Amino acid sequence: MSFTEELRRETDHVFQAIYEHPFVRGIAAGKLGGGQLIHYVKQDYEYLNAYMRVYGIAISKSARREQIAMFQEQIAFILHREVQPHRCFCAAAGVDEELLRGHPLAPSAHHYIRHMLTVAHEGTLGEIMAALLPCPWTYLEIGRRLLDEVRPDSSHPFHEWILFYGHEAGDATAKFRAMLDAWAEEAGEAERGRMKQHFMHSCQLEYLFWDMAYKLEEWPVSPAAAAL
Ligand SMILES: Cc1ncc(C[n+]2csc(CCO)c2C)c(N)n1
Repeated sequence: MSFTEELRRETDHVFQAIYEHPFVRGIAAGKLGGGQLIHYVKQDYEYLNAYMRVYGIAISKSARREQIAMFQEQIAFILHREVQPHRCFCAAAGVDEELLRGHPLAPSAHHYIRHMLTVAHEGTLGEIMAALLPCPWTYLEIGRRLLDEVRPDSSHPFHEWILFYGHEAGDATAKFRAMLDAWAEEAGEAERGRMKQHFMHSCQLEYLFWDMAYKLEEWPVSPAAAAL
């Protein structure tokens, strides 16, 4: 079994819980509140900015051109292609996507972003890839399973979103997995253990991100300054 097959097997229950999460069920049914979609897009816009910064740190730790090329391609993908699923959610919610930029992070988005940035600063390139991989991999599985379960046509409000991730997250997942498997062959036991931990942590945080959007999660006490 390859290293990433092992990672996938050990997190199968988390992948399953994500697929069963009420937000993902809402995508399947075409039924989500406008507030939930807006909260997701606001938080995901900031998440994707952080994700690109992590790629930047990964580039600074890359020894080979193929690695640099792969990270650079992924930055371009996020900048130019991943606006499409956000537009799909915004259209369903009836809001202009430009209004959803620059919002403060909710607790779970904050947690996920800090996790990725900590691994990026402190870890090896293999550890960074392990922390990043659940992002395309969980979305690829959601997209593929929804394509199969829902068989959405253009009348489904999230038709474009499902098609996008069912097809477009495959490339990043396959490239990441190949690089991570090659890295794991050379890594020692201790580093492989850290890679597993980061992968599991990111899978759990993917679940929490959906939960945050579904429950409109905010800080328990408003961070706004007290009235003077
Ligand atoms: C919380 C969250 N997790 C995953 C994705 C999906 N995603 C983000 S970047 C990327 C491509 C990887 O280079 C993919 C598939 C998302 N949008 N938001």
